[in-house]
Amino acid sequence: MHLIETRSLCHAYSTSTEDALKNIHFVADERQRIAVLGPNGAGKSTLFRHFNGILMPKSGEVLIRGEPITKANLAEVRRFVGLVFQNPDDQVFSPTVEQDIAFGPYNLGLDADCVADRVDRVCGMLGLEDLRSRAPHHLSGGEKKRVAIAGVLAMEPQVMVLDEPTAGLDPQGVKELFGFLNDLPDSCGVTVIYSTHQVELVPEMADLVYVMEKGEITGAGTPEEIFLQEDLLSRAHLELPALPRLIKSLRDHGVAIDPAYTYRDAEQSFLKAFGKL
Ligand SMILES: Nc1ncnc2c1ncn2[C@@H]1O[C@H](COP(=O)(O)OP(=O)(O)OP(=O)(O)O)[C@@H](O)[C@H]1O
Repeated sequence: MHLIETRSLCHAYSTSTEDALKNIHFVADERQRIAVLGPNGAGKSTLFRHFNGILMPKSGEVLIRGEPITKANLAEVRRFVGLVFQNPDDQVFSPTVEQDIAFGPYNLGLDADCVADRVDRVCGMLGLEDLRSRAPHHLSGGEKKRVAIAGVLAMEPQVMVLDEPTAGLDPQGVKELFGFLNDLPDSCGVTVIYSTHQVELVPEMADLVYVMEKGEITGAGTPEEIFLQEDLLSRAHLELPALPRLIKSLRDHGVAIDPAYTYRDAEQSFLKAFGKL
């Protein structure tokens, strides 16, 4: 049984004649890191909003642990699948950071000690200790984003879905956030699904990649499988990340160097090509 599975999922917004999602088959399993790539308007956010019942299908099915989403299990589904919106202003609204993070756990009916424990823990995990008593609407965009993520994480979902989590973050913020998300499957047993326009991060931080275009899934596979498909990438306005692009160019010029996608593998390939291994 999959944690999340969509079968022939179609979505139509009432204001549009064209379906925003067309026949989507998507699967997420335990402890996976899944990247969803695609140009603006491809349908990534629309798909994510089906994972916890914010949107309902025009046709097809969304199964959470094998069960369709119904009114009766909606609260349970939202506890299981936590969604971090693209814009933290849609998510962060309490007078203080601490209260904002506590809001979700309180709504789950947890007692005050348990809520306080969870708030302490996620503040530590996301480096928010110094911001705990601040008003969220006075924080920077990147700080607000961390608060939004902390609020969802404090509900201890099994699946974290993040819509462009690095948008608006500085390079250090991107590095820290992706380091944190990368660890979640091992440290907390959580499955992480995210959309991003930063392909450079994908080989380091995805087991599985879905490519979307005009409401359809046009590719699915490991980063290596996806980045080998030049047509798929160019149709979805995606570039090959810099390291594999450089290695491909060297190979096209006849240099004997092994293909590589991650920094570590590329380092090994270069050392080997230069006879240093
Ligand atoms: N509330 C809405 N009402 C009508 N159409 C919508 C609504 N939200 C999104 N759409 C349309 O649905 C399509 C998919 O949009 P969606 O936001 O899911 O794309 P996306 O891949 O997340 O894009 P981006 O990378 O820009 O965030 C687009 O054509 C968009 O204009």
